[in-house]
Amino acid sequence: MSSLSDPSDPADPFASTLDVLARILPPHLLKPHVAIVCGSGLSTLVASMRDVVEVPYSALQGFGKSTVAGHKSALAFGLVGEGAGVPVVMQLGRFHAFEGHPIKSVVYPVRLMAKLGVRNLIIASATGALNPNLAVGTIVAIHDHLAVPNMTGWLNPLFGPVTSPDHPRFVPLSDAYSPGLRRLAFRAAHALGLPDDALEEGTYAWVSGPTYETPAEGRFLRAAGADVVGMSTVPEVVAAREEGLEVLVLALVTNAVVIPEQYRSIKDEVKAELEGRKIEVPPEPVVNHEEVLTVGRLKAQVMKDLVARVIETIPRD
Ligand SMILES: O=P(O)(O)O[C@@H]1C[C@H](O)[C@@H](CO)O1
Ligand SMILES: Nc1nc2[nH]cnc2c(=O)[nH]1
Repeated sequence: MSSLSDPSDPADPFASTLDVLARILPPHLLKPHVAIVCGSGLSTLVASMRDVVEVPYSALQGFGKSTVAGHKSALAFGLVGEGAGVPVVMQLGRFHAFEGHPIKSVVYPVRLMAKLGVRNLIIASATGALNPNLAVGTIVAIHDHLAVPNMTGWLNPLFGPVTSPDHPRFVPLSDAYSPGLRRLAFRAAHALGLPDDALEEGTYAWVSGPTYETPAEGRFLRAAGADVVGMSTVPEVVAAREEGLEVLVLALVTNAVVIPEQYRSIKDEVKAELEGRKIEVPPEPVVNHEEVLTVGRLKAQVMKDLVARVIETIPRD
């Protein structure tokens, strides 16, 4: 690890964290092959690992505290699969810009994972469906994203000086979502005998949150080509691509974004009331974070199985 970073160099933001990990972790867990970022309600993915060592964020410089319900604040190192197993690191609890974390801190864990030697990153996120064909509980293998200026303030984590002489100034994103890893995901779904509609493909729209979408925003994002919407993922993908990692995003649909075909007309309702008529108004569904966490819990097993299978089938060189 000393070849990657120098703990005595105050200008190296990874040095002390790498040093702490080198002291805590047994050698067989120190160089993970795959990293997983666990989104809302998805920290239970840790159960797919054995020999687990959890390191709380409080022990690691560069890490804040996850403040969102359903997110823990620890890195978990362990092995996935039979035999010697595949060494994996899981981020149990991510950082979102809406929590007040600077965008550079949001992507710090992904950069640290790259410094640890990780080459493949799997991101599991909770999302709302914009595409009416995506039922709650569907997992979407993301193939593209939209980061909409003014909805996020476009908090690009790559703003500022290039983070390493080895990194490009201009990072292409047309190939951000690894076709090879997506292929493994669909093969894994088949091998596990999941129904055909359990895993679909789609485009992720990133919004800053913490507000959920207004109907007009939902309509706008859908018209722009997005299938699901969430408050995370894209900054991590952008930083991971700058670091040269292969990325797979599995977005769990935890709720439908309500995009009514027409607005309820209060004007018509009042007119009807005044005329002694009654208009039936169906209750308007409102999304909440509890619902998001519940679906995460319900789908924990299938997410775990899918992620474990993908990890086991990623080629190792
Ligand atoms: O961290 P992810 O993107 O999985 O969780 C989403 C974003 C918000 O934290 C939360 C909203 O319900 O879910
Ligand atoms: N922006 C956004 N993020 C989510 N995360 C889970 N569900 C949703 C949603 O409906 N909208």
